[in-house]
Amino acid sequence: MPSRFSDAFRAHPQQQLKHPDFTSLHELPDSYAWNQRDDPSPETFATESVPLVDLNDPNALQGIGHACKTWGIFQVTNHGISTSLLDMVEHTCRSLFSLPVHQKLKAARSPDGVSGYGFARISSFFSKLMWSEGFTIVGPPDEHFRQLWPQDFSYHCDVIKEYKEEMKKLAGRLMWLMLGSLGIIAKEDIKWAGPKTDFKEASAALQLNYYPACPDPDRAMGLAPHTDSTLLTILYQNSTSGLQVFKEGAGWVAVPPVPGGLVINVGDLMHILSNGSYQSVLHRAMVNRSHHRLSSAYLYGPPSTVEISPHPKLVGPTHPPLYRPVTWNEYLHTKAKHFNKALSSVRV
Ligand SMILES: C=C1C[C@]23C[C@H]1CC[C@H]2[C@@]12CCC[C@@](C)(C(=O)O1)[C@H]2[C@@H]3C(=O)O
Ligand SMILES: O=C(O)CCC(=O)C(=O)O
Ligand SMILES: [Fe+2]
Repeated sequence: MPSRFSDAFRAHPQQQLKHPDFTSLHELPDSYAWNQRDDPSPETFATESVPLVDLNDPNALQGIGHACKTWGIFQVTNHGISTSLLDMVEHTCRSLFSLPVHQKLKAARSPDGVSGYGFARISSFFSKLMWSEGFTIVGPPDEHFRQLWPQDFSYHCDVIKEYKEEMKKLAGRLMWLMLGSLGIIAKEDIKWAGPKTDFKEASAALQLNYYPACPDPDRAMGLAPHTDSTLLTILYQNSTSGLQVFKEGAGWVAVPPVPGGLVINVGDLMHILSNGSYQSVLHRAMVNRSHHRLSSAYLYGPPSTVEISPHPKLVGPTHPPLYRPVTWNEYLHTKAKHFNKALSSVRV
């Protein structure tokens, strides 16, 4: 099924890289050995940690605003997504990535496509390979899931559909909390939120990530440093740590899994919408010697035709707009071409 994002990638087809069977590799091949990983000094971990916000706390709005300004990332608890649903998603991920390689390749992402199995899109910007596998879902997963699991595809489709619905509701709630903290509170302030202010027309992609256990984790990279091209991203990580974020002055800081918690990232489009008040966070995923790791990222953005620009309430004589208006599609196109220079290329 053609997706709304496919236009963005057609002009920048991704080179087809052959996925190895990670379980058969007992040493790190040179193509996976990253020489300059820019590792944190050990003391970095102790001094600062990513804010944790309880969504039932009456001060959640202030906590979120502060976290978005200083970190561009925070974790949430009491978010309303049931543990049983998160367990089901984890089970679907596990079942998907433990299929034999030839089976997963039946649902391979096409070079100019968005959905399917393969390396992360950003792979093409790095000379070394990443120690991970990914599965991107945009729109209904049915066609690809039928190729993966001819027998049980409908169970897995139902899990993913329910997860996407729940994530969409949570993302809408987080949008109002993040915007509210900037004084954007009235429903007229964001027209595309729709008559029910539920952001019904929002678009999203679901990225499932699998990081196999790695014989030489200190030289490998699970997912290279990047910012997400979203308004916000909701990340679920299983109990194995690996996510790190870059904080000015502190370096790379680990984001340890919090039981029942979800990680919320500020994406590039939110940085634009907030006229630079909120930071989109640079993050990466590391790998582990003995444990594999799973994560699922719900990448959330505006409807395809909506232009995102610095919000008028945040623009004035002393605060000129820092970015020109851009649609999500256009921005993904720019990202596919310029990667980490995408934001500066839309600066006015
Ligand atoms: C809607 C999106 C957002 C995408 C592209 C497209 C589908 C897959 C997303 C990711 C997921 C993994 C990291 C990233 C950097 C990547 O390589 O693919 C993301 C990218 C972006 O945030 O730019
Ligand atoms: O696996 C992780 O912790 C990070 C995943 C991520 O950044 C992404 O999918 O965009
Ligand atoms: Fe990411």
